Amino acid sequence: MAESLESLESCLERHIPPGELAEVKRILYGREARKLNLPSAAWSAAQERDFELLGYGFEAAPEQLRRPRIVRVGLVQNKIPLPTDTPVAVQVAALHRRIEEIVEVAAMCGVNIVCFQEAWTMPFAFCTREKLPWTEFAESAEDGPTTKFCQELAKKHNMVVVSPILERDEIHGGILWNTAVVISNSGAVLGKSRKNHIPRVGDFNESTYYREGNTGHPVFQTQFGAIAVNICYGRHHPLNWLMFSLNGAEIIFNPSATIGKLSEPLWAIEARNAAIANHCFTCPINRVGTEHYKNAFTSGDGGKAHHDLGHFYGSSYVAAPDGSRTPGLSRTREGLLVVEMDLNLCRQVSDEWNFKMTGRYEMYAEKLAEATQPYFIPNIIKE
Ligand SMILES: NC(=O)NCCC(=O)O
Repeated sequence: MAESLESLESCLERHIPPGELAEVKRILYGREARKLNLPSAAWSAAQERDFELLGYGFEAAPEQLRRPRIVRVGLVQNKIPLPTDTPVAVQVAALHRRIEEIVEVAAMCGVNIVCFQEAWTMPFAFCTREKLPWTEFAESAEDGPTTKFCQELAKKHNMVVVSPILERDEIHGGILWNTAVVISNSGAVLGKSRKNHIPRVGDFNESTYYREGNTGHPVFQTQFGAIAVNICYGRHHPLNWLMFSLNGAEIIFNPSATIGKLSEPLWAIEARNAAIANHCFTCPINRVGTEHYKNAFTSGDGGKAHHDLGHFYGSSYVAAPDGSRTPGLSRTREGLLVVEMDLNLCRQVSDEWNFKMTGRYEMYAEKLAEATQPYFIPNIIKE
């Protein structure tokens, strides 16, 4: 079933009686996102280039004092185009070419901010625990070849580019980080955000390569809105989302790499819950396909050594602050999801539900400060 089910949505459309489908979707997905009218040239280019293209829009109510703040985001999910034992430079070049042709279509669709998947310039090879050749994919966040490539894309298409890469930090002994580089639509590198939470689950052996990030929870003020990047495993940490939100993020991207048997039932919940809890838009992105490695590796669970990590199930989507969400991209195909959003919706939902006002942050802060001390005593009341 892992790779044969195209998407949950296509399955629902096939099997739910037409009379009940709209109500089922409302209960599952909230207010229906409007389908975007994308240019026909974009549809045909996506078809020719063999990737799925979906477009949706979220509206906000008209206000008297603020104009609508409309922004279009593009979420890109892709496979690795070449086998993992192809020379490193050839793999990177092929990924650059593939992303370039998808971003061209994003530009045709009027996308203002595009975000790629986690560690997009490489196979997600951390499962192997091998150093070479995988560490050779690491690049400088400030002026590595991928950042330069993204700067060109940003300038050419007047688009903010969020580029999650494996970073080599030359000024600190050449160590590695899992980093999202944020490039302004002017082409300037606005800054970077490092992955705060490193998984210790299944074959996600990332702590062999890099440590928990040290950049905190930066928010990048772009021409199109205030954005932040919560990389993959940070998705499971509600406080990580909260910190980006406290810093003012209106859109939080969540570039990821995760597999069906581990996290698929969590996928639709976590980022969507974060959008609700923090009155912002969230954009989880996952790669697609199964990546094979020459040398077998074990999972440390007594099971047989194997050559792949499992099926990356794609399913990238956008969740809105009112709890509604778009359908997901395919579980098996590459794709571009274009979503138009009015950022005024963040404050409108905040004014209605008041989570920022009703949250007892000083109480949590006090208790958290206590709970992280070595001699903390939990407050348990017993008979
Ligand atoms: N890339 C990454 O952190 N994956 C961990 C698995 C998950 O968070 O679903």
